[in-house]
Amino acid sequence: MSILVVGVGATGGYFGLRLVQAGRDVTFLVRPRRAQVLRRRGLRVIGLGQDERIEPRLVTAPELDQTFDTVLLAVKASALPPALDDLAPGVGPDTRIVPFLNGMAHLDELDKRFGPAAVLGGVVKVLTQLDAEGDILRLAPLASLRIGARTTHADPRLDATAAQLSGAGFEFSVSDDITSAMWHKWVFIATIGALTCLMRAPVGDIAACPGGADLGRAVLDEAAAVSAAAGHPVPPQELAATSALITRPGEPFASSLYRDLTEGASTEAEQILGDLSARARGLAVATPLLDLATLHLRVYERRRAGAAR
Ligand SMILES: NC(=O)C1=CN([C@@H]2O[C@H](COP(=O)(O)OP(=O)(O)OC[C@H]3O[C@@H](n4cnc5c(N)ncnc54)[C@H](OP(=O)(O)O)[C@@H]3O)[C@@H](O)[C@H]2O)C=CC1
Ligand SMILES: CC(C)(CO)C(=O)C(=O)O
Repeated sequence: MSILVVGVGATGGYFGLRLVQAGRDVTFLVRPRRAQVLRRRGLRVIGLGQDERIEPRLVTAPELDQTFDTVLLAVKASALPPALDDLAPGVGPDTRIVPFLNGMAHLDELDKRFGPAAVLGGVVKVLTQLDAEGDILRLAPLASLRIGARTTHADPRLDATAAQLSGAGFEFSVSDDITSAMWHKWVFIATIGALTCLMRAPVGDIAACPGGADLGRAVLDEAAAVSAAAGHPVPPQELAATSALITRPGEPFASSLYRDLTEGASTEAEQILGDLSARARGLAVATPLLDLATLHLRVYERRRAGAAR
């Protein structure tokens, strides 16, 4: 059983390394510049007192000449269209694709390209980022992957995919309602993303200021209302856990959206915030704070594009 990891960045590199360490048959699809770094340094995961290194089996798009049982798709949203072209030769009739991307918009693109039966749902929770050397820096112990079939009928390949991904040194589970699980993660990431990007601080600094906790709860209420209106109400205990996190003074948690923003990088604002705001309008749910956060990041992206010209 073979696995292709597409995108050896913060998430693909982390889960890919764990799968290799667990003895799985893993190949990494990379672009030439990333290949150079990985050949020179190996695939390294550092942080939390650990330094792990493997020699990954690399392939670039022109060399991809076999199909795989499972494809882990771990690129940012902006890189998705060319990545789909690059990975297409690796997808056969029995391949299952597990996307790591946040939000839901990528599913339409994947379905159009490979058909819904090939595309599983995926929810990734991990706190990692690429450092200046190209190594993967772990920021917290959290590391989980949840997958599931998005169709109502049973997927005969799901068990095989699950067997490949389980028992590999990270939390793994199969959901019987992965679409809801993806929505619930979306509520979480949009709340944290909107809050931290608007306030330009991790959640604990916001919560420590008068009015900060109220703002956090108000953003969460908006995001949860959209999910509920879309038919995926967030379970009360999950809402309570998110609410506790975002109102805890000193809590260092922030999202990849915030990290990208503060580093001056391109963000996934449209997929994480813009799309949620747009769906809210379609569902007649008022989301003034999410709309403001979307606008804030659009202005940032516009100025970033201007600076790049
Ligand atoms: N980081 C995190 O903590 C979390 C991130 N996520 C989500 O996971 C997704 C991936 O994020 P993350 O791993 O952080 O992103 P990174 O930017 O760290 O990694 C993405 C990698 O994809 C590579 N890539 C882009 N296009 C291609 C291509 N055509 N072929 C091969 N490789 C390609 C890039 O390589 P290069 O450009 O160098 O060629 C880069 O190394 C995002 O949607 C994010 O929201 C989800 C949970 C947590
Ligand atoms: C919130 C978090 C860390 C959960 O994995 C995430 O998905 C992100 O930062 O993109």
